[in-house]
Amino acid sequence: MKILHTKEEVKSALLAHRKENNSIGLVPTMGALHDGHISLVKHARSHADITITSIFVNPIQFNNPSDLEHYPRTLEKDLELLENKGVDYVFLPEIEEMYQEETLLKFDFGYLENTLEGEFRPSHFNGVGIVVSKLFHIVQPDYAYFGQKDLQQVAIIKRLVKDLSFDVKVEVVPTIREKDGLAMSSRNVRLGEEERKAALLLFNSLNLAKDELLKGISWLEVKEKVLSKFDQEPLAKLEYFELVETDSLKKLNSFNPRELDDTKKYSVCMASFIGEVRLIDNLPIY
Ligand SMILES: Nc1ncnc2c1ncn2[C@@H]1O[C@H](COP(=O)(O)OP(=O)(O)OP(=O)(O)O)[C@@H](O)[C@H]1O
Ligand SMILES: CC(C)(CO)[C@@H](O)C(=O)[O-]
Ligand code: BAL
Repeated sequence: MKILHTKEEVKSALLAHRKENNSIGLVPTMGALHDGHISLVKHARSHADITITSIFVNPIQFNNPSDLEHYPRTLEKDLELLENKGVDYVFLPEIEEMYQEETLLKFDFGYLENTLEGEFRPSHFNGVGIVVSKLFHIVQPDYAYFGQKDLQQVAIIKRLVKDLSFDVKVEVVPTIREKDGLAMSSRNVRLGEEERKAALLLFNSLNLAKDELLKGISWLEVKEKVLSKFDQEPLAKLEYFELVETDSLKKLNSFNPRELDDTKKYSVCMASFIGEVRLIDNLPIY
């Protein structure tokens, strides 16, 4: 496994592979790797000839300076893990490599970004859009792998690829969970013992919603039940709990399991603080 620090190094390392018509799979990450990231790496390794993982904590996608300051960083362990999993290259740029000066670019993803996460993390998806575009330009991957856990990010990146005609196929990988159902996330290491228990409320709420919606119980009734469970958990502060059409992210007020449209998928998605740690999760309903 080779570590690359600059875009010139990436270009020259990948040139030989391109000449041999090897396909290139990119796994963008912010490090502090866990089995969710490794699942993306495994998908990349099974589809693409060459796998490159980027590790870059992108400052411009953090709307909260304390979140950026406390974002877990475990570089040595990450590199060992990636080496063991057969990754070919790691792109590890410094901030100055990605942002020679403050970028003047502003992405506006319209209705895709003004909802859900966008309501609580202003300018977050602008930062994601800019850094992912830069990574696509630098690496020019044939495939790029993203987790379903970041459902809105997936919708935005698919649209970015269309709108800017990137020649890359976006592959979406299912959410990997801990044994008890908590979605794996780099930020989970920041949870204390009691918070870790309280964090299960996210997955339990999504499961409850899925079960009850499929039984025909109304969305409003389901949502009320979940909101009241959150009210009873002092460690949790729910930001949103919404039923959406998965690709368009359109919020729905009702769901009828007897009148489903086969061309559409539906998900329940949510964000909640547990103590100081903000977690997101979602579950496909149908
Ligand atoms: N549990 C998971 N299962 C599958 N993919 C995941 C999981 N967690 C993160 N990913 C994906 O890994 C990629 C890198 O994510 P990132 O480095 O932000 O990790 P993270 O665990 O989501 O961190 P955090 O949520 O704390 O920001 C993203 O495409 C993300 O969707
Ligand atoms: C895609 C990404 C690596 C861009 O910084 C980040 O948003 C993430 O880890 O999901
Ligand atoms: N996985 C999304 C990256 C972020 O929370 O900033």
